[in-house]
Amino acid sequence: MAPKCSIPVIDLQDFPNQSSKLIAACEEWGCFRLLNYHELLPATLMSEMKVLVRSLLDLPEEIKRRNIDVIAGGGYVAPSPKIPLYEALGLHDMTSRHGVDDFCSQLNATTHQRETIMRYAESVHTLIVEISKKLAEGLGVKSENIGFEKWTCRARINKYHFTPQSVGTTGGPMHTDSGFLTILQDDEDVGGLEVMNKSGDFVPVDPWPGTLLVNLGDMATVWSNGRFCNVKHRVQCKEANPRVSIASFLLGPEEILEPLPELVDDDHPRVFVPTTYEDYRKLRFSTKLHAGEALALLRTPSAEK
Ligand SMILES: O=C(O)CCC(=O)C(=O)O
Ligand SMILES: [Fe+2]
Repeated sequence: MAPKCSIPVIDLQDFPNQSSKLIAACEEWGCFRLLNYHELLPATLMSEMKVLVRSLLDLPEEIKRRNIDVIAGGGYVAPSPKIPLYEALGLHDMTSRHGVDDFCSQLNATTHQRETIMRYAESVHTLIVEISKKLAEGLGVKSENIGFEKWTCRARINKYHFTPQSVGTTGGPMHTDSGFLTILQDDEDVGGLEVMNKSGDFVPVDPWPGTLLVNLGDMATVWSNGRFCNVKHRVQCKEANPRVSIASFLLGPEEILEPLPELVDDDHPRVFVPTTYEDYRKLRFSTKLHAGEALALLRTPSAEK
């Protein structure tokens, strides 16, 4: 039976019926639970990948440290005094053979593991592009001209080392995702993820096996000319069991991203200046503004009035 779910739920097999519900979810919440996507990302592949990433996280630390940053903060993150429960591995450019090969060589992955990662990356990419097209269509924009297929995609494997002593503390600090869209394969059993609603309250996103969480990031707010919400979220320790999640990010185009011209008119002036994902990411890192506040620095002078 489906658990109680406070955030919107979208059925991928029920389009175009769900189109207005999808747009409302993006405007009100900036996230939703996705159902019925298994044609594109089979449940068996998801569980195979989960087993695989758990084994990668169990590797000795000196091997995990070989997973170096390609972009700032993009590689292995060891537990630190500031974020002691959190550990992560990063797969930069998951849709290129080269990206997957580098990641696998760093971590001594077997041929079978490499093939599983490739299949997972391809399937998640197809799915994330499909959802992005539904967003464009929901806004009345022709999705073929956007070229989502070519946008950069990366993945992060997250582990939260929850213990009896850590219950009640924060495992992953509040942030927004910097990119366009995130597909999160969360832990099947261990909860703790919370998203912020429009009133500023955190709402738990409890595990719901067989579904995915989709989050909108800062680039989606720029692209939609401020219509879509970049959801703030965090991970709290609620129980003394380790939690593992896989986040796949569609970041944005390599070139400039700007508000969709179709959403800009006299009544809706352009809210953000054009940017590239790379430049925006650098801005977030240099200002240490990780919860969407850096978007204020991209606002056009007319939007300030
Ligand atoms: O582990 C989770 O549930 C959330 C992970 C997350 O927010 C991220 O990787 O950006
Ligand atoms: Fe996130």
